[in-house]
Amino acid sequence: MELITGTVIAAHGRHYLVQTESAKLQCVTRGKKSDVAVGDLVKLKLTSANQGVIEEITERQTLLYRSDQYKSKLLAANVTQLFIVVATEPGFSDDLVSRSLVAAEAAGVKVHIILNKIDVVAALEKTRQRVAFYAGLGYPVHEVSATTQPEATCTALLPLLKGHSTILIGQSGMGKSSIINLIVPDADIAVREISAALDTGKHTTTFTRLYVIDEETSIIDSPGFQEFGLYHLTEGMLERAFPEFASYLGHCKFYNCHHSNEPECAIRTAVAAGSIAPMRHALYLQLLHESSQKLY
Ligand SMILES: Nc1nc2c(ncn2[C@@H]2O[C@H](COP(=O)(O)OP(=O)(O)OP(=O)(O)O)[C@@H](O)[C@H]2O)c(=O)[nH]1
Ligand SMILES: [Zn+2]
Repeated sequence: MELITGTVIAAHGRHYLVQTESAKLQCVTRGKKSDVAVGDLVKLKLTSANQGVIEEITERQTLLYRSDQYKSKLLAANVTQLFIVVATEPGFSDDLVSRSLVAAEAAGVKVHIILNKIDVVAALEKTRQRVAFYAGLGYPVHEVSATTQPEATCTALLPLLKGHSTILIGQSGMGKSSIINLIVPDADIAVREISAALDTGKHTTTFTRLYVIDEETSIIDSPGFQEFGLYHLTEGMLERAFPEFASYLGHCKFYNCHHSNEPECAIRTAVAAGSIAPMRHALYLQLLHESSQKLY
C-alpha cells in the first residue's frame, strides 16, 4: 500500500495527530517507539478512514529537545526559529531564558525575544533593562502588549513569522496563549478538536500543537514549563552555544580547558574583566555539570 505524507501537528503520549493534504489522521507508531515530534514530516499507512500508522520520519532540519538525567523529551522538529515570551509581570527567570537560548543555539535555531505586557508600566523599565542584556548578546527583542494592543502586536509579529516554522515557549503566565490567539484566531477550536481526536481528557491543554498559517508559515504552541534540562549537550556543544564566548575560545592555556578553575583561562579572564556576565558563566558550569550526570 502506498504511504501518505503528512505533518505531525500534535502529540500526546504515543498518540499523534497528523495533517495530510486532505485530512487530520489519528496515528500511532509501530511498537513502543515514541520518537516522533510535533513538526515532523512523516510517512504513514492508512488503517482506517481517519487513522494511520507512522512508518517513517523524514530527515529533520532541526530538533529541539529537553532532557534530564533519565530521559530526553522532544519539543519540536523542523522549527526554524524560537520565540521566547517574557513579560513585565509575573517576573521571568533568567535561568530559563538562557537555557532556552542555549537549546536554540545548539539546535541551530534563530531566536527572538518577545517582551509582552508593556502596558504594565510600573514594571516596564526594570524589565526593559533585564531584557536589554539579551539584546546585547545579539538576540532581537520585540515589545508587545497582546491584550491592550492586539493589532500592533500582530503587526509586529506577523512579518517575523512569515516563511518560518516558529515555536513559542515561555513560563506560565507570560501571555503565550494570548499571543497565539491573536495570530491564530481559531486556535481554541483547533485545540478542542485536537483534544477530542487524541482523547487527552477534557481539561488537558498541556500538549504541544502546530498551527498552519499558510503554506510556508506555521507556529507551534508548547505548554508552559518550570524546568529546562539540557543534559544531552556535550561540552563542545555547550561552549559554542554561548555566543559571547566565541572570541575567547581557543585562547585558554589548555586546549581542553573546562573554563572552570584552570589557570590562564580566557573565558574566566573575560568574566573577571566584565566582558562575560557572571550569570552566564555560572550557567555554563551548571550545564556542564548536568551533562556529566547523564544516565541514559
Ligand atoms: N496586562 C496585560 N495582561 C496580559 C497581556 N497578555 C496576557 N495578559 C494576561 O496574562 C495572563 C496570562 O496570559 P496567558 O496568555 O494565559 O499566558 P500563558 O503564557 O499562555 O500562560 P499558561 O497558559 O499558564 O502557559 C492572562 O490573565 C492574560 O489576560 C498583556 O499584554 N497585558
Ligand atoms: Zn578556559
